[in-house]
Amino acid sequence: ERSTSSFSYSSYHTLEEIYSWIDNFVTEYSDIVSKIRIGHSFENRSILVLKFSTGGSQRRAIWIDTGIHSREWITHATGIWTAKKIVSEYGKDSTLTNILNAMDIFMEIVTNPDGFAFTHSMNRLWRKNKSTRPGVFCIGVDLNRNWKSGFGGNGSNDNPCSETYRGPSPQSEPEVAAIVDFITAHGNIKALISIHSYSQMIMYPYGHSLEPVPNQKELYNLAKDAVQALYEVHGIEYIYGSISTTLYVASGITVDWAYDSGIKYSFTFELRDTGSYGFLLPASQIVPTAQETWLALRAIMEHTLNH
Ligand SMILES: CS(=N)(=N)C[C@@H](Cc1ccccc1)C(=O)O
Ligand SMILES: [Zn+2]
Repeated sequence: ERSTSSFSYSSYHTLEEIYSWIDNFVTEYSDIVSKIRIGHSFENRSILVLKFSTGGSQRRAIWIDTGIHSREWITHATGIWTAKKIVSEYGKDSTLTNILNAMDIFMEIVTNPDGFAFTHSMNRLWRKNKSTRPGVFCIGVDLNRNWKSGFGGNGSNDNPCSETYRGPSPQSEPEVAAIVDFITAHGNIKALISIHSYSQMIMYPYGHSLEPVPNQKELYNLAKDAVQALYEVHGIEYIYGSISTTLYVASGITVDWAYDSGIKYSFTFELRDTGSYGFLLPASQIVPTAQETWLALRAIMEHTLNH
């Protein structure tokens, strides 16, 4: 199917279906979207990023990733819907149009392709990547514990059989190294949003420490505005605050690395729900979840544009 019009945005999809959708999507919207291969996974799958751009070069940009934990299927589905929303709203929604006339958006939908394939083939609740090492019996590193900032601290585990196994060293995992290399080389990323599920939270650094970040008040107020914008769509209530004070201490996480790399607007989302279905959120909630999440994303992107 050449066009994306036959693709169901209200269903969950396999890795192959998503990669095929990406190809159709960038073909259909080639004036505004392109596909970048930033690296490959442990099992040699391509790591793909969508670039939304209306021109310029090295513009300030926003990074969004979904699916770093493979079982969090609502996040990939939300990413896909959001990609379509961006191209649909450009030229219509004045806020989004202003954002894209000044900034680029990078979106990595399948941040953990090996783990995602495994959730379809063998284990729906797989979280980590699929890396293996000689003499190590258990498989996989928690990609949200493998980042340099705070690496090895509390809220990560050095046991390879743990679900929060940090890996042997920072950025040891190709899926993390690819993002670090891309964002570092780009050098003009101003906001990063790393999307997880579930718990219904919008949080900001730090995870590895209880210390507030320098612009904590600004992030608190922006998170508050984003949560309110989200609530107004379907009445879903999120909580917000810094990761370590709102959820728990976690070390080696994406947003702490981003923040310490100079990305002062770094956020992590935990999408629906609060545990009724958890990771097994029904497909009927994909579109409602994506619709409300869009308002929160747009609020953060608009703030980044204006500051
Ligand atoms: C249920 S879960 N695995 N998405 C919870 C997720 C919380 C978190 C997100 C971002 C940064 C730090 C911590 C994690 O432990 O990685
Ligand atoms: Zn997660």
